[in-house]
Amino acid sequence: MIRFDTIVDLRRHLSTLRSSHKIGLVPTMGALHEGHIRLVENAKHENGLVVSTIFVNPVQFTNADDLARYPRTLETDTQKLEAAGCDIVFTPSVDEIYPESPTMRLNFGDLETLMEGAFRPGHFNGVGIIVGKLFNIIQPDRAYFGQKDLQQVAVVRRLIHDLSFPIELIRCPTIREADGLAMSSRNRNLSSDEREQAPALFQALTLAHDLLTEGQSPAQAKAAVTGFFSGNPNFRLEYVEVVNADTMQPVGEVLAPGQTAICLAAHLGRVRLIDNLVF
Ligand SMILES: Nc1ncnc2c1ncn2[C@@H]1O[C@H](COP(=O)(O)OP(=O)(O)OP(=O)(O)O)[C@@H](O)[C@H]1O
Ligand SMILES: CC(C)(CO)[C@@H](O)C(=O)[O-]
Ligand code: BAL
Repeated sequence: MIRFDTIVDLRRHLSTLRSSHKIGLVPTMGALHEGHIRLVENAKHENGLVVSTIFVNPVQFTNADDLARYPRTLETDTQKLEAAGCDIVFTPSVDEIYPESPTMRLNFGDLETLMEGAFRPGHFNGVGIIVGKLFNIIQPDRAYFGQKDLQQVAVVRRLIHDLSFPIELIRCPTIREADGLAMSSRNRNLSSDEREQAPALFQALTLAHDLLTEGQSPAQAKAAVTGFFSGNPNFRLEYVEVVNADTMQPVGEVLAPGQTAICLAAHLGRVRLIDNLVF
């Protein structure tokens, strides 16, 4: 595996390989876990060359404390990527990516006013800027994103469509711990007590899923999730929504198989966790 820190060196290297290799891109913010590794493995399976990026993107953080506490484990990350078969890792500094603070504003329409868009205003502008930059720098054939950040997948789909990037977007399944907790870099910030309680997010999603498949309405399923967390003072539920899994628009009934998503976000102590089920 080769590591690059500068855009110019990465571009030069890729220019010699582009004509003979399909390029799969796996963007990350590091603190890698099995969820990231599966993205790399999927990319390896489908492309001649896998490029992973590790960059904690300041412009997508809407909370200074969250950015300061974001886990950084660069050395073990690069070892894990190498073991997973990644060919190239791009680890730029903030100055390399943003010699000046970006002033442009991307607007993803309805996606900005729902769920993550509503509770992290400006977050998707920051995601759009960095993902657009990475698409321009690396020019991958395929880009791999996790279902855990389902609304981010919808944002990237819009970015690809609106800016005509010739890139295939691949959504990869959420990888979970044995107790159901979705793997996430932020799980490292949970205390051991909080870690024991954290599978409640998956339990709440499972409860909603079961109610919906028994014929209850999205409103009833959402009320059940709200009730589930109101009995537990350790959690602060931010939202629970039943939406179209592609558009993220709230739905009044269950859609065709694979089209409905239950999404939620909750604070557990100082850590904010998100999760979803698509069915
Ligand atoms: N459990 C998971 N299963 C599959 N993909 C995942 C999982 N967790 C993260 N990803 C994906 O990995 C990519 C990089 O995500 P990121 O580096 O932000 O990690 P993360 O674990 O989501 O961290 P955090 O949620 O704490 O920011 C994204 O496409 C994300 O959706
Ligand atoms: C896609 C991404 C790497 C952009 O910073 C980030 O939002 C993430 O890790 O999901
Ligand atoms: N995993 C999505 C990136 C973020 O939470 O900022």
